[in-house]
Amino acid sequence: MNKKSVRDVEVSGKRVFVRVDFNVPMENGAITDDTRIRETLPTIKYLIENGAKVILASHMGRPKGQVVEELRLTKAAARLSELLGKPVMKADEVIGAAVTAQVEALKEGDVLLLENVRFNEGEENNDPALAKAFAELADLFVNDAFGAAHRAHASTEGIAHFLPAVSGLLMEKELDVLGRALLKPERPFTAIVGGSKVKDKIDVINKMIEIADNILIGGGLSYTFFKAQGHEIGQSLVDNSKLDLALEFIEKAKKLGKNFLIPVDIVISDDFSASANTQIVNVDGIPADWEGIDIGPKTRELYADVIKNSKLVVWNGPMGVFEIEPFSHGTRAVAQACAETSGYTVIGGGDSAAAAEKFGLADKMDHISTGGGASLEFMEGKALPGVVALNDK
Ligand SMILES: Nc1ncnc2c1ncn2[C@@H]1O[C@H](COP(=O)(O)OP(=O)(O)O)[C@@H](O)[C@H]1O
Ligand SMILES: O=C(OP(=O)(O)O)[C@H](O)COP(=O)(O)O
Repeated sequence: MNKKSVRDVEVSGKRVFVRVDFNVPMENGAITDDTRIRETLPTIKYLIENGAKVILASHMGRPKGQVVEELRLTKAAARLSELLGKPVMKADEVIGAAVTAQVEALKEGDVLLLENVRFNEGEENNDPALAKAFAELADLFVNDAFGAAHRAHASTEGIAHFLPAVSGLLMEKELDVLGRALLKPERPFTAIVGGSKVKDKIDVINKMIEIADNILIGGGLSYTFFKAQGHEIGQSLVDNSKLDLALEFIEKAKKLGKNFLIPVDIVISDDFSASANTQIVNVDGIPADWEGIDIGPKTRELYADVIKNSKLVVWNGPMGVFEIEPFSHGTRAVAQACAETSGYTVIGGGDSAAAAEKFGLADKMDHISTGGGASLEFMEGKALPGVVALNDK
């Protein structure tokens, strides 16, 4: 990476403002997955061990400039404290006199977490006044929030204009792994794109047709391709504004000699529930009042074969509604093939990572990215503002 990292600068005795992404899933006030907190431990421990005064900042959810009690970072501070085995102080405000006093009281090796930065409307507006106020708390800015690197906000981008700015160790690892995978991919390189957000995935499919050898389409995206080819798709998910584009992609892949696969059979259901009636049909067999919910057994086998014969696999988006057991087999088969392949496997996207975790296969993957939107934008080849703003080596 051509950006400086925290290892390239002196941190001892310095006040270091570290942007992390502690936007963790919560249910009934409890953290349900602390991966994003655990992944920042190398940077935080490095700073503690090297005598820095650590000021952490993160967003949670989308409070839109208002204080939302359920989105306070109190639970995240407590979890971090457990993981570090030392106290983590917590500010109840984003910025202001009380925060400044808490920062002034920090000793070397102390850790303070600021309140949810999105409680201040200057955060998402990238208000230079807020960025400057953050910068005045510190001597150095470290960005370890890969998950928010595609956002140009006051604590991810703005602050870098007022302080020396370097990447944290998680940021460095994400950019290194994703960059190596995509810039000089080992071949055969297989990209698997599924999930439900057709609009969000269109650019990544386009890019993958250019750089991958095999492109496997699954999940809710499939039906836009089926409809474009003239099939009845019943009640299945579709983006009617992308039908022409879907045909263009199939054509483009053919022209470039790429193996572009859409499902050959699917699981359909008459309801969006575990007790629904299901059938396995070919792509031309969806009745008008049923919907496609998972890839079928022939597709599972076909996709698993391609994955097992790949040197690099990049997977974004589940193959079906894996949250409901009867519709989880396609996603499970893909996760299992990723676990078994000797190729290097990279998973981006919150739901695919959650699926791998659910099937107990997460530790068999080579890299699970902490960024969903960020890893997609990176894969599309877009510049990430939170990275661009960092100092060059
Ligand atoms: N055939 C389908 N119909 C409707 N929803 C689907 C289908 N296949 C997958 N999904 C849903 O897609 C969601 C994940 O999509 P997405 O957010 O695009 O993935 P990711 O978070 O991995 O990027 C899951 O909640 C899953 O239930
Ligand atoms: O969870 C996040 O995004 P992701 O679900 O795309 O990984 C990041 O914390 C960014 O959050 P945002 O999409 O509200 O800016």
